Amino acid sequence: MKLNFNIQPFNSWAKVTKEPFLIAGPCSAETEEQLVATAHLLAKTGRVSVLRAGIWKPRTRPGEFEGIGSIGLEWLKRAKAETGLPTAVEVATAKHVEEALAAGVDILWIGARSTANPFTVQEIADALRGVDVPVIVKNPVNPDLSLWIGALERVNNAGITKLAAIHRGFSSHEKTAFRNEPMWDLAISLKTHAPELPIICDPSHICGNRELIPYIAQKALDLDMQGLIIESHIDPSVAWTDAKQQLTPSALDELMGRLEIRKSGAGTPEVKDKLAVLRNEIDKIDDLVIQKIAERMQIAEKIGQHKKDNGITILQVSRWDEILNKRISYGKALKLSEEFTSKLLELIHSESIRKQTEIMNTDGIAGSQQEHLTHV
Ligand SMILES: O=C(O)C(=O)C[C@]1(C(=O)O)C=C[C@@H](O)C=C1
Repeated sequence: MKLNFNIQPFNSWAKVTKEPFLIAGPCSAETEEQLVATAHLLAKTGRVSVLRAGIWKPRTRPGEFEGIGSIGLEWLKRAKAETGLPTAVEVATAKHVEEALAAGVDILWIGARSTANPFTVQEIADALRGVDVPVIVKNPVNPDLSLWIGALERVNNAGITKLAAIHRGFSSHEKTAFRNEPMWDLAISLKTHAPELPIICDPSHICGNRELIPYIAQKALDLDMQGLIIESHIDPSVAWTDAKQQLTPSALDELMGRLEIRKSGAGTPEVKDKLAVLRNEIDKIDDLVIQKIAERMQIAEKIGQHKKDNGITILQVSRWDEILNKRISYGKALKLSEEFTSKLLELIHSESIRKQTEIMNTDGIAGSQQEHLTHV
């Protein structure tokens, strides 16, 4: 499914100071001194295209620091005037949009908690009608691609054509090294559905701690994302919010200097020829893989008919277990990870069961429901 966003090319509105496009600044604007001093140090690196700062902070529990509020917009104005850096803030209500625009903020972003709520997104989109400002939409907290796309569509339908997405990872009940699971597949899926929509990665919120940021930032660039948004504070040890994940401007400078920038279509004719030869090999192998899977399905259908004729159940747990174990160890011997082999086989097994269910239930009690089931 291709999505048709009506958008302007990223390069036409994102004034990129230096590749990769970088939005940086403190998680929260705390004091005028903190914000302005951080902005100066960031500007000095020559790597930052946009200065960010949280003005209104959505907090999980009441009583925590909920952002400095409107006064922070004045500090941002001063930081912009002194450094020349355009500014970006998060907006979560129509009032935030009004105030940010009145203060001359250059880019607005919609946070993950807001994206998860279509009413909130619609309220923000309505407030943006008739305004020419770039808007970046973070993924929702929950791993729901449709919700992310829906929020982008609401903003785009309101007439915002300078549009981008931010990949900031997804909440998960499992405890892992990350604050928010990257679940790259969702960002890749968004890119596949809407190749022209720029995606900016937010390593700070994915990682939750600064040690992992280089790894995530590099991976985002290697996945052809258009830029990064990274939190930077003049002294993270005393930051009022997200102290563990902020970098000093000089640490950010050093990180950006270490990142490898690769291009999706770069290279000399020889480089491109070699890529074409290897891709040709992949094409041939993919065709064979599909052919073999189709052959396997035909055999599964024969087994299905045999089971039907002899009153045997479709699911055969011990046989399935045997297949899984044997193939996983075979896969391991061929350097395929257990996770990959089991995911692939589970997909094949569920299709095989679906085909056998079709054969089994052409008549009988479930027969009348068959058509409905295959269409859900
Ligand atoms: O061996 C069978 O009984 C099959 O129907 C084949 C198959 C498979 O696709 O591998 C399908 C369903 C069973 O649960 C086990 C295995």
